[in-house]
Amino acid sequence: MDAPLLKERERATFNVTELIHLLNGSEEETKRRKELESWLYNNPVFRQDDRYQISREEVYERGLQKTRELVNLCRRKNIKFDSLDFARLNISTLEELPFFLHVIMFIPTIRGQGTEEQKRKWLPLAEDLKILGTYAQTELGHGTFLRGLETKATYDVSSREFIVNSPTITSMKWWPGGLGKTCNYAVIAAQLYTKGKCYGIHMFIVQLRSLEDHKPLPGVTIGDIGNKYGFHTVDNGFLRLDNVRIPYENMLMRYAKACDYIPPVNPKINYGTMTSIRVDLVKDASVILAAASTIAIRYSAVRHQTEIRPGEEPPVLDYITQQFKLFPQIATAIAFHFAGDYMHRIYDKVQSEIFDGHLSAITELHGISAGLKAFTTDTSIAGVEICRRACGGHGYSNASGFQRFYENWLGSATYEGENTVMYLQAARYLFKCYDNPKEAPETMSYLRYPQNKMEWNVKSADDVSNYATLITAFEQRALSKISSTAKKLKNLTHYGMNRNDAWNAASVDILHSIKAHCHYFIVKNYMQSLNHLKMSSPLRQVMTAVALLYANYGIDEHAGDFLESGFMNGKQINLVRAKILQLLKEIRVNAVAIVDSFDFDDRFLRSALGAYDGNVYNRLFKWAKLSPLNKTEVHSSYKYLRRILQSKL
Ligand SMILES: CCCCC/C=C\C/C=C\C/C=C\C=C\C(=O)SCCNC(=O)CCNC(=O)[C@H](O)C(C)(C)COP(=O)(O)OP(=O)(O)OC[C@H]1O[C@@H](n2cnc3c(N)ncnc32)[C@H](O)[C@@H]1OP(=O)(O)O
Ligand SMILES: Cc1cc2nc3c(=O)[nH]c(=O)nc-3n(C[C@H](O)[C@H](O)[C@H](O)COP(=O)(O)OP(=O)(O)OC[C@H]3O[C@@H](n4cnc5c(N)ncnc54)[C@H](O)[C@@H]3O)c2cc1C
Repeated sequence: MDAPLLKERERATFNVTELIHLLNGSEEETKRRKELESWLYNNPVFRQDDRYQISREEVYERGLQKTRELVNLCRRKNIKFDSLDFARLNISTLEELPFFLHVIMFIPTIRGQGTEEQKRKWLPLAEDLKILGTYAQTELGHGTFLRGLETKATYDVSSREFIVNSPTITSMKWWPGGLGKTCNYAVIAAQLYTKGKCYGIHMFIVQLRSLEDHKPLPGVTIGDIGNKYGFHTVDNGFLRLDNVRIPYENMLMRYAKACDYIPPVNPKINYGTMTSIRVDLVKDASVILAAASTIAIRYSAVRHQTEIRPGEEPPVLDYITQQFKLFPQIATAIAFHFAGDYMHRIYDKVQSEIFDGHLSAITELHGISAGLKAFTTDTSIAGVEICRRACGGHGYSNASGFQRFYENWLGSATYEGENTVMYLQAARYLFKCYDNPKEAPETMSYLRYPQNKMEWNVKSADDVSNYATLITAFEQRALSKISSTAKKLKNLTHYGMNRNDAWNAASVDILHSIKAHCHYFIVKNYMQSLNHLKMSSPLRQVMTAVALLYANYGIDEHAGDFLESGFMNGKQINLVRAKILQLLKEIRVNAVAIVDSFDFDDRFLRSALGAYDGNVYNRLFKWAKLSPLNKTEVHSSYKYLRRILQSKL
């Protein structure tokens, strides 16, 4: 164990194990998680040490080998794909496996939108992996605008079949995970046509490849879309269908019927699978940022560089600027942990209502999940980059561990709903509630009360240590943004602009409003979650400091908003900044212990910089020696080098 990390751990003022159990939910949950991880990490198939020395094809093949191992493990341990245990195993691999979409979207779409009869037929096949499916919605020409999708499913009454067709090149399905080479089925989003009329997007189960030899079926043109930023293990694919016929029974008809068309009670119920993933992504944002913070904090405690006082080369974690970069990332990871818990609670509640036939809450769920998905993924992507940059040159090495998860996570600003679009969808719901405050859900209850101008009676740094005053500050900031934007929208329509054009004209202000609302929700949920949790006073002291840092840092980061709202003045902003410096100092002694409480196994982080023992330099050198270029002392390409050296300029 590197001496600096040992010393850091000895200085901690709270019990790390207590925080590990608190973040896991309980001691039993911690034990179960570690047991599941051990099953994976002790299996050499899940190795990744040579991850950046193998080709895309080898990466994909490894992905299938891991999938086989994971599936065999689940079968041996009787772990179901829709269980929390599987979700834990899946995130522990920290990379998307080729059959990933089968589990997170293909099966859930059938489960959520299939009739009882269709579920009886398809779910056993899918859960036993007799068939492997993906969720094929996005097309070359459209990903966001679902009503603009071009794939057609035309009902042929005479044969009781649907004819599924890609009429144009832009209608080719493009991006679905596992589509290129892995899956032999897909749930296809297509415009339903029956008796010459279009009834909008519905979901259809289509077989793509033979179950005997995996060859594409007649009318199916299919393949991998090529290399991407990340998701290298996943064969995101393209698919063109040339009048492929499927049985009538292959349209998922829990909520709509094709023959003598019966529409769903709420057409957006077809969008339900996307909502479920957006909900998961809020918690994933916490995991990713916690992992990045762990690497950066441990490395910053070990890395000694330059001098504060002559002759003393301190750990870079002693630099206030380094603390100002990294401690807010720890705080944000914990804030998003509690936001993820909230999202899952709301989702489970709405799901049970939907299964009882009450669809009214799906609009609220969409409004909340779309906003938090956008806010937490945007923030965590930026936070990972702050952590990486805080590690200097070695942060730029693949040995740092950052790239492996960052390259997948970058996509979270786009997949499952491009973030700007998601913000605007959430804003659509927010402004509806602003106009009808009585219909506002609990998360927007502050819209119900008259907007009275408030002054922040903060006179000293201690006043910015109060959860209630901080929550009020974020509430007033959001209200100020929302009410001024609502006024702008009203003026635009008052002077003759139609609602849609007015919405577009005001969309930058709308974006600021929904972001301010999401930020307010995260702060309020974070502080209320801590208030409801039982913990020892030493731990509460640490958790309070971290939560106060999250809120005060947020005020400093968006000081203009708080000043513009009239709720705060320049002097109070300076009090907030003084509070931040005081909190950085208070958190410094526990920084390593807090990231230890995220409890990441070294084999999850796979980082020479973030390993638990802090033995950074030996790991970096060991990793470098793995480089293929070092297989020989003189590389075989020397012949070219020699000519360069011998050539005359
Ligand atoms: C730790 C490591 C983790 C690594 C990563 C982990 C996981 C990775 C996960 C995913 C990656 C892998 C796969 C990715 C898969 C995909 O990306 S699948 C495709 C995703 N695509 C989208 O999200 C498309 C986005 N577009 C839309 O959802 C719709 O087009 C949009 C909502 C933007 C507009 O729909 P439209 O039909 O045009 O509606 P309108 O704008 O006319 O009206 C909106 C009304 O509809 C309500 N509504 C919209 N969506 C929903 C919904 N999902 N649920 C309920 N209600 C919805 C909305 O509230 C409006 O209602 P009102 O009319 O206002 O009452
Ligand atoms: C790694 C990865 C995996 C994926 N896996 C799948 C999958 O398994 N299945 C699947 O079906 N899809 C998948 N997708 C596709 C993904 O869902 C879409 O890319 C995503 O929905 C965004 O749609 P788009 O690409 O059409 O972006 P666009 O909507 O074309 O975005 C381009 C720009 O237009 C802006 N824009 C678009 N509409 C509006 C609007 N109304 N108002 C303001 N601005 C707007 C956006 O903000 C953005 O800046 C995946 C994508 C990635 C990156």
